[in-house]
Amino acid sequence: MQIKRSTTTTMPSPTSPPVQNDADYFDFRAMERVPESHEWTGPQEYEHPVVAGHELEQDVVPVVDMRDDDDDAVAAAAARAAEEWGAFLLVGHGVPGELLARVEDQAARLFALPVTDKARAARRPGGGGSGYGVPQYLLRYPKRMWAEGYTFPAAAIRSEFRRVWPDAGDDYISFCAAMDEFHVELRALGRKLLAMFFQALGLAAAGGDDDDTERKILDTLTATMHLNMYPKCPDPERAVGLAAHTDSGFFTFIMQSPVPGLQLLRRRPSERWVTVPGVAGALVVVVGDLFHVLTNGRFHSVLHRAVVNRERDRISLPYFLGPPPHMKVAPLAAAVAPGRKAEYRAVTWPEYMTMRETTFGTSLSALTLIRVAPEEET
Ligand SMILES: C=C1C[C@]23C[C@@]1(O)CC[C@H]2[C@@]12CCC[C@@](C)(C(=O)O1)[C@H]2[C@@H]3C(=O)O
Ligand SMILES: O=C(O)CCC(=O)C(=O)O
Ligand SMILES: [Fe+2]
Repeated sequence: MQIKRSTTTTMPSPTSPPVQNDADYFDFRAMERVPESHEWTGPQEYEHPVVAGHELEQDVVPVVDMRDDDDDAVAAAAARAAEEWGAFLLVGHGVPGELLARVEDQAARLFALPVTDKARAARRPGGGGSGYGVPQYLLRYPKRMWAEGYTFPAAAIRSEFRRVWPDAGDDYISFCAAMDEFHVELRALGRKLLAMFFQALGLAAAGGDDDDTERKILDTLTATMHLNMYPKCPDPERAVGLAAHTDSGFFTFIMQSPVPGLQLLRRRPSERWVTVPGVAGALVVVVGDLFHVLTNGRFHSVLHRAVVNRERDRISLPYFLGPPPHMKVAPLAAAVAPGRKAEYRAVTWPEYMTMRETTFGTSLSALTLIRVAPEEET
């Protein structure tokens, strides 16, 4: 694969799905300045001020500690944070710190491979969205982000990474072992957190049809893993690591290296970006759009983005949890407050993703596309 310098990309039309090209295999380390292709001119939310996330009480990202013996209190704290922030830091979750460090180290090794090795595993049209390179949805933006990415289904780690390491040698074995262990731990944690959310929503006690739905959601939860590498940037003010977005699934665990970069958009009392501190051993939980739908907006998905810095590379590992592709997601009856209506139409995850693509790079929330208009409410 020939490594070329990126040229300016143009916005693809909604009818022709964007595809990666050689220009997307970009050698960030060779760059002494941010080229035009990566010069970020984001929408208006990029003008909001950035705050540190610890100076004023209103900017302190909530921390939920799972070590508390009182399960109801933990569930209530997680639900409060999901309602008020749409995100929180999770500590005391039981995933060993040693494993988190090993996973980060393995991700760093993967990204340090020559571009030609990584490009063997490039995302392919029709490849189900997995592979190395820019996630398909982000190709909708007119500019590229200052990041390398790799997406893979948690259920297919070994087959996916044979593409990078066809000889299945030691590097492959240690990489897959770390990712497998991470998946096993996070899947269990995901189920636990989901059960806690349901408990806080009063679902387990509801005794109605939702009990069945709740069980189905727990039993069929799917996991997609993604690795982000944000190389240090010669001019961080002129580039973005990951454009502002909401996650589309139920919720995401993000393991981030201690280098801060993740920011959450807070709207009240005034619009600002709050930087999530890099807390060793903590996982960030981010509520996604489909959980927003499931809870009829009680838990809200949060706009977030990743910024880059001049001094250090940053790695993050989001673990996306959501429904299986065929499952229709609609507000749970028990989550619709008395006297209120279901505010969203039922939708599958792939249907929602397709609709959402049209909103990337605009200030429109894709949730508005599935919102039931007042005159349609029954
Ligand atoms: C499960 C998924 C979530 C994701 C789309 C995907 O199918 C795999 C890539 C994920 C990612 C990572 C970068 C940001 C994001 C918005 C994107 O374009 O691709 C998320 C997607 C998401 O949460 O919708
Ligand atoms: O890098 C981060 O901390 C955020 C990553 C993220 O939001 C994503 O991949 O969806
Ligand atoms: Fe995200």
